[in-house]
Amino acid sequence: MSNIAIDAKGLSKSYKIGKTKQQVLNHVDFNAYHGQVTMVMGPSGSGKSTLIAALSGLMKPDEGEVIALGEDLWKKKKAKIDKFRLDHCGFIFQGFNLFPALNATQQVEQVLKFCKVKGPEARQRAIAALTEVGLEHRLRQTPAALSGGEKQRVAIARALSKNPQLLFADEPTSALDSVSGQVVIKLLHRAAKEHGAAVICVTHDPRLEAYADRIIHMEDGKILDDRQITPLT
Ligand SMILES: Nc1ncnc2c1ncn2[C@@H]1O[C@H](COP(=O)(O)OP(=O)(O)OP(=O)(O)O)[C@@H](O)[C@H]1O
Repeated sequence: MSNIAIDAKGLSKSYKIGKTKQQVLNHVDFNAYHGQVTMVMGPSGSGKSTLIAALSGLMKPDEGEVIALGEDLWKKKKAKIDKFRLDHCGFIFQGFNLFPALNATQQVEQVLKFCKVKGPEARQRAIAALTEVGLEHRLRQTPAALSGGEKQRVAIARALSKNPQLLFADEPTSALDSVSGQVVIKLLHRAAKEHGAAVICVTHDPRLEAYADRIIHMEDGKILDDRQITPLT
């Protein structure tokens, strides 16, 4: 039986804008498994990014609990949540979030150094991660010299180099052409299948559905539909 990686119950979150309160998550139950790509789809404003933020320790929900890798995430102190994220979570965003002055190898090395991996090993692992995403010929390029697809591959190498058990991707392909988008989603798929990560991917892009093990549809802060495509083993 596949192992559960994250199990959230009763997540609610609302934002106050002036006197109006907008409920963005409305008692959401959510789970995801190791080795599977779980896609979260739905219209703009339906709460997908807020859900990811609550699941990954970036934003505290008003109500509900998140059991991540067997630990009650929101019961931890802030410093411990930050440490959990550093140790176990990888993030890939639409805007790549690369440092303009660093070359591809340094982008990955820097994160590994935050994780206390020593210099030579960090260098070795950075090169291995960049090779895994097919960028062994771009190791010394800064973001300005990379295409959008290559930048996203650097971001994926950076996320994968930590060997995270939870990989969160928020619209990872929306700034990319379709060929680069395919490369990116195949890499996320491989992270699940070969590294056993639980990949949770928010997307509007219907072309990605072909790579999903499970598709969850959100609307107005609720899960409307939850389809398991690949049977759990
Ligand atoms: N920090 C905030 N303060 C106030 N409102 C917010 C905040 N963050 C998100 N919202 C609002 O919450 C709603 C849900 O936002 P969220 O980003 O979770 O949706 P989404 O489904 O990811 O949308 P998109 O696909 O456009 O990224 C939106 O109406 C948004 O404007």
